[in-house]
Amino acid sequence: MIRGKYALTLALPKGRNLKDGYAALQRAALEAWHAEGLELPPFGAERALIHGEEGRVAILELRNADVPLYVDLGIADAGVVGKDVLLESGRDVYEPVDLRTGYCRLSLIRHPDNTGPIRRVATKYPNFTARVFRERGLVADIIELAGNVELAALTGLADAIVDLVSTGATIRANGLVEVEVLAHSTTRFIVNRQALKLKSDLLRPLIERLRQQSQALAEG
Ligand SMILES: Nc1ncnc2c1ncn2[C@@H]1O[C@H](COP(=O)(O)OP(=O)(O)OP(=O)(O)O)[C@@H](O)[C@H]1O
Ligand SMILES: O=P(O)(O)OC[C@H]1O[C@H](OP(=O)(O)OP(=O)(O)O)[C@H](O)[C@@H]1O
Repeated sequence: MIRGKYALTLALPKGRNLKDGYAALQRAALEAWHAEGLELPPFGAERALIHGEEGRVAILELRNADVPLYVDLGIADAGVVGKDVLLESGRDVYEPVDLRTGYCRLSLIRHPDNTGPIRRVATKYPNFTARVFRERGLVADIIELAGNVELAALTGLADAIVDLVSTGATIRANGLVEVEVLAHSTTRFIVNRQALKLKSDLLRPLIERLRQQSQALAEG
């Protein structure tokens, strides 16, 4: 059990948001925690899922979808995750910094032959999709898939899908049409609301540095 073992516990997703997320945190931590003599723990390809030494900063390596939960329940004090995942999770966490990396969008996508009403929609984002449809007064069956969601539109499993688009290469390659952008997503730094108060000496300066870095990115 790790409760109370570390000065600060951070939740990081493995996969495509890891590299930029780790780099942003590492740079910010270097300045923010200089006086405390703390830094981000190094981590490589080893199989351990908790990185860091007792009394110092720890990183928990999580699947993307689990990051908001770990932060909301306070197992991690803060974390890095895509806005798309946050929207799906519905978790109430403090979201102080847009890191401006990992851009993608959640879009409604259809096969060009499908022009009628949407009766069935497939997605990896069922909560988000249900919310959007409800807000618009639309009624549709929502089917949750684990991946390769475009196949549902190609095979007729569903007459629309809600999925991530980044470059648009995948939908183009499959002859699909991005009908509407429903939400934009970038990587966010999220914080447990109680930890923000209890560990403000470490979290406030970190947030401040992350904001400065993000601003610098925005200015090009
Ligand atoms: N083109 C893209 N396709 C998928 N995700 C993208 C894309 N561009 C940015 N992202 C971001 O990366 C995240 C997905 O990362 P990744 O593909 O590593 O995880 P995953 O395989 O979906 O989930 P898990 O963590 O369970 O392995 C998304 O939640 C989103 O925030
Ligand atoms: O617009 P693009 O730049 O082509 O990116 C979008 C595609 O990338 C992601 O899939 P990924 O390869 O991560 O596989 P997944 O379906 O398992 O998430 C996403 O689900 C889209 O299929």
